[in-house]
Amino acid sequence: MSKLKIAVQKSGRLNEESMELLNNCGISIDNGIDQLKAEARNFPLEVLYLRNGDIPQYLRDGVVDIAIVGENTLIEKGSDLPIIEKLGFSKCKVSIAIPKDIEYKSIQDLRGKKIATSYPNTVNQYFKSKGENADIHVINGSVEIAPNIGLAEAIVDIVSSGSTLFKNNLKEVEVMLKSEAVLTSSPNLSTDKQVILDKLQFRIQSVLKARDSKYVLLNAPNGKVQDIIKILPGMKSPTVLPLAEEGWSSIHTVINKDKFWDVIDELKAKGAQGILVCPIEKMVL
Ligand SMILES: Nc1ncnc2c1ncn2[C@@H]1O[C@H](COP(=O)(O)OP(=O)(O)OP(=O)(O)O)[C@@H](O)[C@H]1O
Ligand SMILES: O=P(O)(O)OC[C@H]1O[C@H](OP(=O)(O)OP(=O)(O)O)[C@H](O)[C@@H]1O
Ligand SMILES: [Mg+2]
Repeated sequence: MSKLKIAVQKSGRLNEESMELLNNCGISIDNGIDQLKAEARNFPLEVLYLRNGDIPQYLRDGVVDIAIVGENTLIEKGSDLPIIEKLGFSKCKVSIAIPKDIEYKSIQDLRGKKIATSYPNTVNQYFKSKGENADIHVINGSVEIAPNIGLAEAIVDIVSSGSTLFKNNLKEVEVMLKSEAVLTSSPNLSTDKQVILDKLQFRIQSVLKARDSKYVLLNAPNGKVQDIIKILPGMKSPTVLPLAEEGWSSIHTVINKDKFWDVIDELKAKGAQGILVCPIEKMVL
């Protein structure tokens, strides 16, 4: 039986959460230290540990079938490759930054200015879309140092917390794109491999849905149950069970984790008590 080959970043920002996602999908991988290739024990999957920046070319060449990469890397080097699933981790921006004390009104202020970046294609495309040309100086790391050593007047790089910009006396002036880790694939997958990918994607979706949801249990007087259900619609319909104490019910439901704090005061006002919020491991709709 054929195996699906997945590329995962060898080390860096994406590695840990990519491996954790596969683990949460119930896939066990024996990974010895410094091993570049590993087989899953209980799923037809082979993991290749590669440099993030090299992955788009490996996908095109058919050396690997699918991969977890930063969306920003796909935009820069693999715009021909599909995004199969957004994975919700390694969220960041790719932004233009300039020295803190330089005034900035619009992208036209960068005319004739040198821009240091590791993302030349993305920068060119962005400037073109604004009717401008960019004078790009490509460097592969420590981009934020460039203005301080006289190498460039602006930079384009990844921004997350903003602390690297701050430490280098830079300010973000334009967000070119927002990125997160994504699952992508080679353009030509055999039918056998597509079947395995469908199974893996189903598991990933179950993990991601569960990650975004919470299981909520609460108690309420029977007279308040209908009001509370209106606030907590749940997956299909909430479960309502009688409590041992007469006149009271227990309501069980699933809600989006970001919505919970918005409705908690409303629930309490409607008479909800003993509210429990629990994590969900997997969710199949
Ligand atoms: N500070 C950050 N916060 C959140 N996500 C980030 C951050 N820095 C990078 N990323 C995301 O993680 C990806 C990998 O970044 P990382 O710095 O680990 O590797 P790299 O140097 O781009 O790649 P390579 O594996 O080729 O050396 C980036 O493409 C981006 O999507
Ligand atoms: O806004 P922040 O939270 O400071 O994050 C942004 C920094 O993170 C990344 O670098 P990383 O730490 O991955 O080091 P690298 O340059 O060696 O890839 C990126 O290249 C930025 O420099
Ligand atoms: Mg980095």
